[in-house]
Amino acid sequence: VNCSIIFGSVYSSIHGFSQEEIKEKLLAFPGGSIDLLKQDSGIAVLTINNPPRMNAFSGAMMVDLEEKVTQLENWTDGKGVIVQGAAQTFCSGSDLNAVRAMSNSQDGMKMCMFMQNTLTRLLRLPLISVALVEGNALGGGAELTTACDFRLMASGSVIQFVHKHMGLVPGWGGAARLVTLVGSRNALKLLGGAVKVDSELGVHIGLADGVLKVDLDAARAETGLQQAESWLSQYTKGPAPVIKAVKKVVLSGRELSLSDALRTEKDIFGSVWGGPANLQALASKSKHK
Ligand SMILES: CCCC(=O)SCCNC(=O)CCNC(=O)[C@H](O)C(C)(C)COP(=O)(O)OP(=O)(O)OC[C@H]1O[C@@H](n2cnc3c(N)ncnc32)[C@H](O)[C@@H]1OP(=O)(O)O
Repeated sequence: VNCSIIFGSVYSSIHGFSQEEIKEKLLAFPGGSIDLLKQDSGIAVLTINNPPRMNAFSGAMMVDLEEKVTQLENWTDGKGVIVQGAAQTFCSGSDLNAVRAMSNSQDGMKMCMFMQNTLTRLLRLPLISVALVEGNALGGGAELTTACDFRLMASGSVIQFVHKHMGLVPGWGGAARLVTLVGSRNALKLLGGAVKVDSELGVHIGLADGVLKVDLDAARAETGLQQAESWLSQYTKGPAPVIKAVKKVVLSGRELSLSDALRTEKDIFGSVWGGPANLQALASKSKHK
């Protein structure tokens, strides 16, 4: 399978980009963590964890995210991943303290290139990904939601591209991904108006794929994470190689020209044809009633 097309980063040394150089600069801004829990179900939970700053991304967290994405790329038994924020909120974007200290445009662009590489690799994981949005997803936090295959929003949650209010535009790849998700007219409205997207509007424009239920009976209530896990498990039932193949054919269809996508699809098909799941299904003469 031609993995280089569907797994690669955007920037490398041929673009004059040094991942190691920017990593060193980012590590000067500590605080928070990105926590990864890989579960036997094949669904991992990735938690953006910096509650004192509403889960804003410190530089160290940007580096941590890149390391966790590498671990997910290498997770043979994985099928899905849920991206959530700690303490009932999603993520308030980049840490404004780091933004102030790195305010020259060269450093800003290098930080963007680093985050674009990581978020592109997150979206290209051979896993089905869901952003679980509780509370606020602001600025870079809104951009992060677009680096997942799906978004589930709790009622009361907000996705807001606040960049315009900060004198900015998205730089972590959020604008490009938003256009593919909601179309250029809706994207222009969301960015130009810094619109607060609640769960209702999110579903209406196709940014959100579902709204999480709030059960007022606390004893019976499922947490947002439990609801997201059961929603995702509809799509991750079955053996990991087959689920990974499903994600890869969709990814190649999304990213490649038709001819390249067709060739890649043929290669991915070849990786499951005659495989254990295929042979077992043939042997059991399964009917699809
Ligand atoms: C290419 C990437 C571009 C970007 O991401 S630019 C950053 C965009 N994000 C923002 O501008 C978010 C600014 N923050 C806010 O609007 C509000 O803090 C927010 C998230 C709505 C929460 O409001 P409240 O519930 O009233 O809470 P609060 O304001 O008292 O915040 C609690 C503590 O969190 C801190 N915080 C929130 N967002 C932060 C951020 N992005 N960077 C650094 N610190 C941040 C905030 O300063 C406050 O800290 P402290 O308690 O005053 O020490």
